[in-house]
Amino acid sequence: MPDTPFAPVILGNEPGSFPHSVLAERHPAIIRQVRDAFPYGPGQHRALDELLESCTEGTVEPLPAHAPDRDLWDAWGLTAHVGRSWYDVPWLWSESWFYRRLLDAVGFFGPGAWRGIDPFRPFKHAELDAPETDAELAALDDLPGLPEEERARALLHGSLWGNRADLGFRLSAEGAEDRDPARALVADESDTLWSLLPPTGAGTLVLVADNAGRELVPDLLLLAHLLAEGRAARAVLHVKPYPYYVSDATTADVVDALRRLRAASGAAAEYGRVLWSALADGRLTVRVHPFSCAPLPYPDMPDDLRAEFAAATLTVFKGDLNYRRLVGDRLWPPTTPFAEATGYFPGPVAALRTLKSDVVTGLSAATEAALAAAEGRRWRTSGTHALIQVARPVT
Ligand SMILES: O=P(O)(O)OC[C@H]1O[C@](O)(CO)[C@@H](O)[C@@H]1O
Repeated sequence: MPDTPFAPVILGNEPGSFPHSVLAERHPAIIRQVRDAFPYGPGQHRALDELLESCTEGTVEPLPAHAPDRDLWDAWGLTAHVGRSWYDVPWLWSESWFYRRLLDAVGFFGPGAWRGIDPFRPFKHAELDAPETDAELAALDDLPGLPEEERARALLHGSLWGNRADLGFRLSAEGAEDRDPARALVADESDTLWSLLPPTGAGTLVLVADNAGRELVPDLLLLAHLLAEGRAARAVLHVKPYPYYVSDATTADVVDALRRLRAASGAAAEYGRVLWSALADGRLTVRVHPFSCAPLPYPDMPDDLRAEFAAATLTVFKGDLNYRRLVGDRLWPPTTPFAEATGYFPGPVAALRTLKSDVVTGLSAATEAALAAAEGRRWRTSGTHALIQVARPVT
């Protein structure tokens, strides 16, 4: 990471700012939604009440002594943050902490009957079962007649714009889904991306996934294409070890998405078969790593993960949160080169992301000026703009 006095770490303590609204409004809304969606018992309701109070007015508290990941969280900064307001610690940290505490409140990590029950499962299922998903799968039937480059481009864009399908985002950005998005790419380095994945590819593509459902399905379709067309010999799909940021994909969500594809007809089912057999013969692997739910940026990643990324032909980070973690959750001047912000990364890296937070790098001065003139700051958080950025380590 370069020295960054000009790029302060984002906190949530400025009323009126986007991060503040997430802590003050979105988190309470998520607690309400989860509470309404499950027939929880009194203990869970009490714990949710306590969480609501803690996250809006309280301070960060230690994890109970028996928590299996207490050491991990201490290493991730918990000890240093205990006693501080949720608003005054790095926003990235507070958000992760919220999901960790929410899972505690509903008994996800406990020994009881609710252990392992994903509190976001009904929302994820509703999305996977939605008619929009049917329409997106049916549209795949138009692809087989097209040249490979066009199919590849369509699937890349499907995966990119699939990142708009973020349930946490929709819970509070009422109507965001209905607005006609400008659909503008503020940076498009897809030529470099394709140059790293030639049709003779013998390497491994790592995709660090973001949301389940209508984002994960197109991510899987892209992987199926890259494997079937020989642009990657192997692929590794990183998903979250536990439910996170409402809609982030876990292994269970991968299974649901694959079953959805397999149960579809036409081209969708064929993609499902490609993926199913790639999993069976080991060309496609699903990975969960604890650091995927860490409240820290990727420069702090552990050595085993660094080695894995270093060995990949290309690592693709999906979505807004992963972007924040990849470049650092800081108010970068938007013209800071993406390659500079990711200079620590041990291999070629790409970001596919719709813009849903203030963090951005790699824009030209002209692009930034045009966006600011047209939209003020809204373009940074509205989810109506996207980017494809790529960086390679300097050899
Ligand atoms: O699903 P994505 O694209 O990672 O987006 C999740 C997003 O939710 C927010 O954290 C707010 O909760 C965004 O700012 C953010 O990064």
